[in-house]
Amino acid sequence: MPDESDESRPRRTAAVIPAAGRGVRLGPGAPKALRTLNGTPMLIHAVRAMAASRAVSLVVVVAPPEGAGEVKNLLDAHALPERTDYLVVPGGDTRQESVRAGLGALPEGIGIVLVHDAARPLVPVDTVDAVVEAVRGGAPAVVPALPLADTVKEVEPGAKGEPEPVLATPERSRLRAVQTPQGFDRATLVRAHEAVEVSGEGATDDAGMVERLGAPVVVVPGHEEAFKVTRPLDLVLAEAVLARRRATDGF
Ligand SMILES: Nc1ccn([C@@H]2O[C@H](COP(=O)(O)OP(=O)(O)OP(=O)(O)O)[C@@H](O)[C@H]2O)c(=O)n1
Ligand SMILES: C[C@](O)(CO)[C@H](O)COP(=O)(O)O
Repeated sequence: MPDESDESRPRRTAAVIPAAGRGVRLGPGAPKALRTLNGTPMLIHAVRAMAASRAVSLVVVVAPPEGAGEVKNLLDAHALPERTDYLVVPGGDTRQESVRAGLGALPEGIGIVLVHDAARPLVPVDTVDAVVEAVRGGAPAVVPALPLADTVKEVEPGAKGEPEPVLATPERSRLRAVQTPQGFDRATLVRAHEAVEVSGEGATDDAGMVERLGAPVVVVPGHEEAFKVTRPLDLVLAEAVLARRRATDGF
């Protein structure tokens, strides 16, 4: 029996996968996480990407509320690593609410939580492992991110289609485009979600909530293939990445 009070023991890691979004920017069709890439639902790719890490012992999928049964069936129907446990819970109206639902389902004994978008189905396992390692190393919040290729302008948002005045050009070398999985000390992430629930503020990622607590957040290198499938062109890129993997790795 492992000694639960032994602080030198690696803390168990769970991955929460918010998958309850509609995918409005992708266009009409099934909920985004259930759309297929190379014939397999995007969600299954994302679950496999998390379960590929030997650090991850539990995957919690946050399903569209009306689709939790379908998601359970999908998990049963696809070959997934047996050393990992899987749970499905219904999601909420926002990503933030869906992640909170996933956190609420975590059992005792989980000390590290990864939050990973179902919409980033192709993240390589090395990126997942790098995030876990940084949390195990003592960082309460870790985000994978990439430097930007484009110059970014801050604007005064205007009416759709109207020219928008530029307010500033942030220095690009200090900017990073943030991906998932983001990794957290469980207690810190739970506190961050409780704080935004009370304040009513929204946040587009989980690390942003931890920043508001004043806790440190660090960046580790992300990966180009961890891009988010958001718009139709992203589906074309995802299929191309999978075709290249099939040609070079045989899967
Ligand atoms: N109520 C919501 C909204 C989003 N998500 C999840 O959060 C991740 C990132 O969200 P995004 O890519 O923006 O997905 P959607 O909200 O589905 O996209 P859109 O804004 O185009 O509708 C996705 O895996 C999505 O399923 C979720 O679990 N619950
Ligand atoms: C969490 C995230 O993927 C980090 O880039 C992103 O913020 C999600 O934003 P979205 O508006 O829900 O796509």
